[in-house]
Amino acid sequence: LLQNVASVDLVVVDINKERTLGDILDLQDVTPLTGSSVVRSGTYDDASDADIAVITAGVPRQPGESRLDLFKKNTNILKAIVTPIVNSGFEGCFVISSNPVDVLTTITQHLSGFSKEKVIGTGTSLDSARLCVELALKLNVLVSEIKNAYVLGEHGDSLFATFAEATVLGKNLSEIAALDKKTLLELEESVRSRGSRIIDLKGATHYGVAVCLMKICKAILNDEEVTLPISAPLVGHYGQKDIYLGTPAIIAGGGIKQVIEMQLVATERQKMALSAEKMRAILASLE
Ligand SMILES: NC(=O)C1=CN([C@@H]2O[C@H](COP(=O)(O)OP(=O)(O)OC[C@H]3O[C@@H](n4cnc5c(N)ncnc54)[C@H](O)[C@@H]3O)[C@@H](O)[C@H]2O)C=CC1
Ligand SMILES: CC(=O)C(=O)O
Repeated sequence: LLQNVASVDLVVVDINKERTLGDILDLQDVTPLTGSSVVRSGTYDDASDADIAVITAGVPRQPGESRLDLFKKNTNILKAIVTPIVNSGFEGCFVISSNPVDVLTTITQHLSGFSKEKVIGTGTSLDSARLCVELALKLNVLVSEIKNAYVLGEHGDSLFATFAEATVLGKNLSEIAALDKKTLLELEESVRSRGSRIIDLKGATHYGVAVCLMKICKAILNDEEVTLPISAPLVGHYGQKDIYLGTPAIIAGGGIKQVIEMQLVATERQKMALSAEKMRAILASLE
């Protein structure tokens, strides 16, 4: 964000005070090189006049711990963050990347009572970027030549890719012989496992999600009206409601300006329904 928005007032809040101080010193070093931003430590009260509250806090899964235990822990962390931010008088947008991101985005909207447009999850933005990388590597083209390749549904195991509107060098993917059905399924599987592969190799994923968060925040701060794949509120889209899931949406100054429902074939709609069922089951288990 410091690199892409010339002047931001960035307040870092974390329960780990030493790490916060380290992050602030490290981030302050960026500011003279990129604009006139200010980076400082603060409290949730600083959200009172903020445009955006970005939530990235969370704990990773411990050995022997179930996913459900992790959901519960991260939900408790979320409560400890969202409630004081709302109490500060904050009227901006929440942007969430903590996992499981679709569930935590849904819970943030419930906890905050904010309108759905003002609560956004990173959703399948990272997975969609990963799909473009996988396609570009497979076809040996520049990644910038891949357009409209989207991953939808859960940011997690039930994600799925949709290729109907995807193009490479201006050609629809269905016209490219190298991309038969089996290959496309392999690419989708590669996207699905990419986060775990990175975590196995270096412990966590950093850069991709950071840029996804930057793009969402920049679109809000600059009122850009840009289409991004995010975790968006489904209110009848794909036949689903009361849940956030990955789909493209137009992001502007007030948050989500429009959720875009892509044309899906029956099997893809079923996959979206499966993601939604999974999210609902997790939400129900937390009650
Ligand atoms: N949606 C996505 O595409 C991605 C999501 N993630 C998720 O982001 C979350 C964080 O991951 P990392 O940054 O790698 O972990 P990390 O351990 O490096 O950072 C998490 C931070 O949260 C802080 N924290 C914990 N409890 C807190 C509380 N109650 N209040 C304030 N701060 C608190 C910790 O002190 C720590 O500094 C995880 O849930 C991870 O799965 C990570 C990468 C991609
Ligand atoms: C950690 C995570 O959610 C990812 O990199 O996909």
